[in-house]
Amino acid sequence: MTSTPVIDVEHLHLAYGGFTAVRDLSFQVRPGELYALLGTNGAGKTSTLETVEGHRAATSGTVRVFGRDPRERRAVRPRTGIMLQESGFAPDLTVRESVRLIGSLTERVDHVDRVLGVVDLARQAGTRVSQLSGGEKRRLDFATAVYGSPELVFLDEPTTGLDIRSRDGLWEAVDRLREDGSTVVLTTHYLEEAQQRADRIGLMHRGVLHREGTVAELTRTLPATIRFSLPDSAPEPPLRAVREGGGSVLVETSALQEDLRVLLDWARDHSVELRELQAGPTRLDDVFRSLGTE
Ligand SMILES: Nc1ncnc2c1ncn2[C@@H]1O[C@H](COP(=O)(O)OP(=O)(O)OP(=O)(O)O)[C@@H](O)[C@H]1O
Repeated sequence: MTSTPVIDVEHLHLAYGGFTAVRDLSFQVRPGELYALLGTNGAGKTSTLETVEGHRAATSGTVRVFGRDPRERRAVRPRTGIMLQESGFAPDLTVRESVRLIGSLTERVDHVDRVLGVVDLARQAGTRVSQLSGGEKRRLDFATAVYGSPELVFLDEPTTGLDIRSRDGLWEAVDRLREDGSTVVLTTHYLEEAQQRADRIGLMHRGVLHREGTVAELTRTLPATIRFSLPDSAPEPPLRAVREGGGSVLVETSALQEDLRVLLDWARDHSVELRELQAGPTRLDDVFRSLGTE
């Protein structure tokens, strides 16, 4: 049985004057999923999310969130938390006042101290927003998005500018939200985060959804890779090896294990050291680089 999607976008078109930013975009996000909408710069992710969040009207097509038009604010907004790319906090308010104010607008119930604890900002509760560091402001953005554990959370490039500890803390908080059943929509340019976290990924390029699926589904469309570097004096390697410059060599293969064995046998027979040897399935980066080239 398929459950009713939390987000249902059908044939969405978005135009700015004569420029079409999003073209015939359809995707669904299911309850409890972490869906990552990724894409090249200017692909139309933010425009799409703004429409799904109810901030922008579709030029044509339909968008439903919890089965409703997202511009029906009173029906949809209390059930969603939104972390935008840029925050709009009043600089003179303290951290505690900001969370309390935005929390009260959501109509959800929570404790400000709990939320500040989640994002490790308890110590800055009395600090004015204007005095926060960039990373602290980002965590405050996240705090207001997760206030009252909403059923649906939008995270627009949530970890940009965060150090590794803050990133880990943010993802732990996302994991806890998901354990409680929240659905999460993520955009990020950190592909490894999407690769690790997303249940499904949509890849956009120039306004069009080019591919969609789990990481395994997306990466199995491209060959696996073997990378290593060789000294200039080494003989020509076997397989269809491409020298990429600086001594580094790339082999693309659909028979990873077999070709790796051939390569290792060749290296042993010729007493060649394969420096920085790496072998593995295609990474999301490679799928991303292939966007628009097919
Ligand atoms: N208000 C606007 N008026 C005209 N064009 C716009 C407007 N907003 C966005 N665009 C254009 O629409 C396209 C999609 O922009 P959008 O911000 O949705 O992309 P994005 O995928 O979020 O990009 P990035 O990853 O760079 O943030 C871009 O070419 C952008 O220049």
